[in-house]
Amino acid sequence: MDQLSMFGEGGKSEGLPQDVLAYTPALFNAHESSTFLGALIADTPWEQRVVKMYGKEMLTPRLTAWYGDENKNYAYTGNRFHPLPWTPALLAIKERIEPLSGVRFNSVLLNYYRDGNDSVAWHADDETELGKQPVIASVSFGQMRRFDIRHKINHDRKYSVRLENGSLLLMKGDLQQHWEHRVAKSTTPMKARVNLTFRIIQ
Ligand SMILES: O=C(O)CCC(=O)C(=O)O
Ligand SMILES: [Fe+2]
Repeated sequence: MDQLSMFGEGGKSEGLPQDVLAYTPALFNAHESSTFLGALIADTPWEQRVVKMYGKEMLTPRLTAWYGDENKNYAYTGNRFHPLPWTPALLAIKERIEPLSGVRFNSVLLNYYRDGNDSVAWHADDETELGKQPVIASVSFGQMRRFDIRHKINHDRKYSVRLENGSLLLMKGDLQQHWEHRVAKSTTPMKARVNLTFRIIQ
């Protein structure tokens, strides 16, 4: 499904209305995006976390880092994150997206997809500390990757958005309650991508 038909005009798109997703391509220009990509890859203390999935311990198939206000801890797939302090680069990105998001974020999860083998499995960001209808702002730098969305109960209701270099995807409303999302592995070669999901921890 292509980018535009998904956000079909006049509310035509069935299932995934504009009140749960808003996509802004090229919020950051090509120069800014490659500068942020390089700096974030180089300057972030990336970790590969161990998660428990179906009772088995596995390494997450990507690298992550957690930043935010000091008092905001976050539990995620059996891990407790103590956030690193905000950096000037992260604050600059946060200031650019807050006017479009209509909220103030207090934390950000960074994901580093080194190549097509890195991924994030189907999930919803529906942890209680994110609140009932969380606003999550997802910023992408580097390699364009496909972001798939499916209905939690009816898996045939499925959409994809291409998250391009420098883009912003706002997730809000009932999205986390009724839908889940992933970034699948790719068999075609993929270059590096860094994704930042800004969140509000209650
Ligand atoms: O990399 C992405 O676009 C999605 C990341 C994501 O879903 C998450 O961090 O919860
Ligand atoms: Fe997510």
